[in-house]
Amino acid sequence: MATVRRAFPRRLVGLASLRAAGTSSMGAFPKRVKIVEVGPRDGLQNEKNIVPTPVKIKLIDMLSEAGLPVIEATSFVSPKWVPQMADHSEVLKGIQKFPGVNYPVLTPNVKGFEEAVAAGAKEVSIFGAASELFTRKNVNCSIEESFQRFDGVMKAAQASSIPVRGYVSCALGCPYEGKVSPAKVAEPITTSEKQKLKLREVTPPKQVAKKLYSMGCYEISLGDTIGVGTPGLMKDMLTAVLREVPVAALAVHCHDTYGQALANTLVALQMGVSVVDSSVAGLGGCPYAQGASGNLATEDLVYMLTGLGIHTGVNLQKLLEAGDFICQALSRKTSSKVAQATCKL
Ligand SMILES: CC(C)(COP(=O)([O-])OP(=O)([O-])OC[C@H]1O[C@@H](n2cnc3c(N)ncnc32)[C@H](O)[C@@H]1OP(=O)([O-])[O-])[C@@H](O)C(=O)NCCC(=O)NCCSC(=O)C[C@@](C)(O)CC(=O)[O-]
Repeated sequence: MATVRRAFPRRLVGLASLRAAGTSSMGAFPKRVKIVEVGPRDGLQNEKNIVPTPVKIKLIDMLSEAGLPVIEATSFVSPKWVPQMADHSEVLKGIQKFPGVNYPVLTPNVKGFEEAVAAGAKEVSIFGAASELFTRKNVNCSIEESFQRFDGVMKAAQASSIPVRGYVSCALGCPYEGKVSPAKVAEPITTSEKQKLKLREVTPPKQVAKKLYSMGCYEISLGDTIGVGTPGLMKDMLTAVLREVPVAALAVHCHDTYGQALANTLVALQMGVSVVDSSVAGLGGCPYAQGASGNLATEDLVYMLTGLGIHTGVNLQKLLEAGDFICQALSRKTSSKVAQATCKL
């Protein structure tokens, strides 16, 4: 049965006007936040049933229509590893390119980069991790080898003037190594840790987040891949990373497994971060992080930011419609609380 959605209640959008009274003691928030919508990639990559290409294209077009400034469209990874993203070129070629909207794609290596550029990519992302074991499961190599691959991507991107974004997965916890210390996100794995883990490869010479930044990534997205972080952990991790990377170059990417994604994001905003990754309808999960649930729902993020008087440029009503569309296509209930609250049964 089709979801019936009433117009988004104006009294709720109007909460933004209470900002001055309601947030005066909450610290300084950024005036605007750039939302990086990762639903079409992170949201769909873990779906068991292959989502038809036209559905992916329509979803991205609806998200563009909703005013999202950045929409991660797909990933140029191995179709043997992630079959759901095998139609990457068709998706990238098929979407309407809205003026002013960026459509970055994931590229783990030069092969992926070249295919992405051939399909029209104007921005790419490389994805590293603070966890050695996760890196091996995710991209089949050590952290150090992953950086050698990134180096190739970076050189090719720089030669073509293509901006590169960097991810640090497992910033607050790892499905294989468990707790990740705040320092490890910013610093390399130590020799004793390596010995404990019986790892053969040499530790990357520089710190993970700093290294991506110093290689030339214009933005570093810190991922709570399995959604185990809490606001205190987020604060500690960001404090460590901020010693290495300027706040203007940081983004946060929270999964909501333990219901902490919005709270963790709020802490990041209070610490000056103004770029947030999220996924429409709260879709998401990494194929190499079993048990992790979806990302922070974009609808919930937009609702919170609106309430704080923070500009996003996103039309919540249109975003809700995009969420309805993809949930119906997947025969899935939305994970967005805002979508649930505004849905007429
Ligand atoms: C990275 C590889 C490709 C290495 O995979 P590999 O097997 O180690 O690669 P290889 O270089 O040894 O090549 C083996 C075969 O793969 C092919 N190949 C090699 N590269 C490509 C490519 N780019 N596209 C297509 N094919 C490729 C290559 O041509 C060859 O083909 P064959 O000769 O056997 O027919 C593989 O491990 C892979 O695709 N992994 C998928 C990783 C992934 O997509 N993970 C999910 C995204 S990360 C994430 O979700 C976290 C994030 C970003 O959201 C943030 C967060 O939440 O924390």
